[in-house]
Amino acid sequence: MENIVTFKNVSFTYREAKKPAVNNISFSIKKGSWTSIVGHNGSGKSTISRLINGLLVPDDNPETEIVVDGIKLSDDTVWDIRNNVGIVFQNPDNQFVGATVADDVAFGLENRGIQRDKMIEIVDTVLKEVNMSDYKNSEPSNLSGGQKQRVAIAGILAIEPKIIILDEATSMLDPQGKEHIIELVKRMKQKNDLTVISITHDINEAANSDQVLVINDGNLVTSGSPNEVFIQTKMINEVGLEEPFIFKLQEKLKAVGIDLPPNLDTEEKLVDALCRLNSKM
Ligand SMILES: Nc1ncnc2c1ncn2[C@@H]1O[C@H](COP(=O)(O)OP(=O)(O)OP(=O)(O)O)[C@@H](O)[C@H]1O
Repeated sequence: MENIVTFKNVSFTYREAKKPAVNNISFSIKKGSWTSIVGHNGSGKSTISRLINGLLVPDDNPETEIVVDGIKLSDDTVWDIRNNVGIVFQNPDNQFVGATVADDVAFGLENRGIQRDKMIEIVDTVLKEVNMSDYKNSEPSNLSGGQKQRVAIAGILAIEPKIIILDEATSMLDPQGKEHIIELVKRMKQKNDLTVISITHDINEAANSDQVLVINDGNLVTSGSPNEVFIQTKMINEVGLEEPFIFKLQEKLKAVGIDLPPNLDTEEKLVDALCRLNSKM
């Protein structure tokens, strides 16, 4: 599978900061995959997301390269890159501009000069996709947190980006609201061939993605599949994170002599392996 995001030797230092918030990191993200960026508060995750969509420009260095969907970041291409990357932020209240849900979803389309008839068609389609058609004429401020995030996602789907970044987008939601958003994004990922990047403190959510990038103090500590990353329990704890529940449970079972097969990286696989073990006893 081809890469849709490539970072080579990327650093970023905020003005007047004593050290870089992102320190010489390199990684790549495959087209159509789900990547989680995890790390403690202030480790540089949001800065990376803003570098991916060109909101921030990396420190000057001839070795640095950012390529998004085949476009190399430069002054001339930054808008092309921004058009390909949609971000859903943590606080849904800060991202509404329209008086009604429909106006809000239409905003990005208006900016792109889409004709009115086409715009109405797209707004109807994306609101249906996120299951918010019934709220088309509601005021966004009257919606629940989860509904607000679904409208924010509809606004992004409307402009058909190649990449969607969820920057702590589920952190203010209750477990059910969180699950609904994750299920929605998974569905959208498959249907629209989207690449998903989620910045999250929820390590159990990260365990479901295809790739995990662990960031600590602006450095990329490790990357790989959840299995490859979360098996490194010492490192995960050293950077102030906890391994996901399914990995912690496997570690504890191993410690008491219960041997399970490798690569049990989902709840379903773990439950299945435990049932098999139980039937052998
Ligand atoms: N606008 C800014 N100006 C100066 N420093 C900033 C700015 N935004 C972030 N920083 C600093 O850059 C570092 C990385 O911040 P960043 O927001 O990328 O971390 P994060 O991992 O997303 O944190 P969190 O999980 O708390 O959202 C932190 O030390 C932060 O204080």
